[in-house]
Amino acid sequence: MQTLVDEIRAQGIILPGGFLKVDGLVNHQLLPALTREMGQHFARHFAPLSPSKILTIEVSGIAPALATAMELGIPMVYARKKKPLTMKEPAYTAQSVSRTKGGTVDLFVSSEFLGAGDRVVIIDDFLASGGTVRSLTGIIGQSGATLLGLGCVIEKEFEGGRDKLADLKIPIHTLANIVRMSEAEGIVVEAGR
Ligand SMILES: O=P(O)(O)OC[C@H]1O[C@H](OP(=O)(O)OP(=O)(O)O)[C@H](O)[C@@H]1O
Ligand SMILES: O=c1[nH]c(=O)c2nc[nH]c2[nH]1
Repeated sequence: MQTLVDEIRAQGIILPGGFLKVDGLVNHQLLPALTREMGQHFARHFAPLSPSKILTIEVSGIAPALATAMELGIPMVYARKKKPLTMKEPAYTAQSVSRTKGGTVDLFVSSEFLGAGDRVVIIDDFLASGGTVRSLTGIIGQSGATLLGLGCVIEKEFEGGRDKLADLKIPIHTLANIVRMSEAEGIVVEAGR
């Protein structure tokens, strides 16, 4: 997605520890036209699989996931990182490591909104090590739903998440790919795959 690649080139900042700051378009401020285009790309890609539900994780996955769900006209469910008292039992749960905040978090999805009949596409903002997606597959497994595919806005190829998730045997689609980044070379970014 060329507009996303251009924005990453314009706004992306390399942080220590191999982190890319894109707070101006994905993780703090959101750009409506760009977010809508992300949803259109994912919807075009995954519509042939006839998903019944989009699944994501709070907080930064919500915007692209909702944009995709709006294009497809299907519900979007986000895993919560704290169980609210309104959440009906039983809830599906898994542990995940927060990459940007550190530490382990528990994820919760209510059995009210994910079940055996569901055909799920996961949408998230970053695909890095693949750990978060792996946690979401645990939740999908508990629900009995079927995982059809994965879409992530930005892939960090150098963290190897795509290869680590190969056993899932699902299509993985990303909109921009960070091949590598360093102070010397800057952000080497290309269209997703
Ligand atoms: O492939 P991984 O190595 O798991 O990294 C990707 C995950 O890391 C971030 O989550 P984080 O909890 O740090 O941030 P957020 O609260 O902004 O969603 C991002 O939103 C992805 O969910
Ligand atoms: O803002 C972010 N920048 C990153 O490099 C990253 N990797 C995983 N999750 C991330 N979030």
